[in-house]
Amino acid sequence: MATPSQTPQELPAITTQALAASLKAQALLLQPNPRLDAAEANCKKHNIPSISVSPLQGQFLALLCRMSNAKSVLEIGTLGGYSTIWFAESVPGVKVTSIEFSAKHRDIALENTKGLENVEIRLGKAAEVMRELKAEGQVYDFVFIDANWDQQAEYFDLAVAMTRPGGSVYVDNVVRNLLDVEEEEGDRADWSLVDFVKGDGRVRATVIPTLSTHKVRVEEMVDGFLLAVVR
Ligand SMILES: C[S@@+](CC[C@H](N)C(=O)[O-])C[C@H]1O[C@@H](n2cnc3c(N)ncnc32)[C@H](O)[C@@H]1O
Repeated sequence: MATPSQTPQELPAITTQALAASLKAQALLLQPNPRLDAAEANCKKHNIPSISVSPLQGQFLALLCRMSNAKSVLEIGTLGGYSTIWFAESVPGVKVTSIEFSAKHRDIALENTKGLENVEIRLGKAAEVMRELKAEGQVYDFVFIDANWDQQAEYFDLAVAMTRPGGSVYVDNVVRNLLDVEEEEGDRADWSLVDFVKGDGRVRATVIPTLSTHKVRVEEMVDGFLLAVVR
């Protein structure tokens, strides 16, 4: 997660104003959280990439879990455990399972979530671990997909199969993925997730565009997530 002081230059005025207002609102709305601050500092110390959710997004995810009284959360992509902490502290009694394939990231996440008895981090490739969890009969109230854009549709398919009726699947960076087209001739936007969800009668879904307060590059600030509720 980049710090707000790194706000990009050369933004349209309305965007700069929106960011300033959002950062002010963030300072007013978010409570201090020493564990999150320590996790962020530890990630920085160990050169973990600044690609975690922003504080306001973490709060939003936690509120979604609170609104749905989620007791079981599955996260795809742990990194240093920043979003994992938001989930772990979202609802009394919630249990969080997070999947990460980098041993280094997993180790830092274990440090950052130490003492949180409701967090389990599984090391491995997301699709393989998801199949293991499915075979174990695990069922989730909320699934957060935040890794490996190339397999968003596959993760979504598995996630829906493991989510209870009325539960939700949240896929991050969906709009960024749609915009991530190289200049090369023939390169096309990857609509595979949206195409898959369009034909998936198990869910009702929406895509919400977002403007991140915590990205350094202008093109990374404009993003959006997909939220699906299982019928
Ligand atoms: C965007 S980061 C996750 C950020 C984290 N959710 C947060 O907000 O704090 C994506 C993470 O997914 C991991 N990852 C990427 N591909 C993966 C895969 N196929 N299986 C499991 N983890 C993967 C990366 O190593 C990285 O740590």
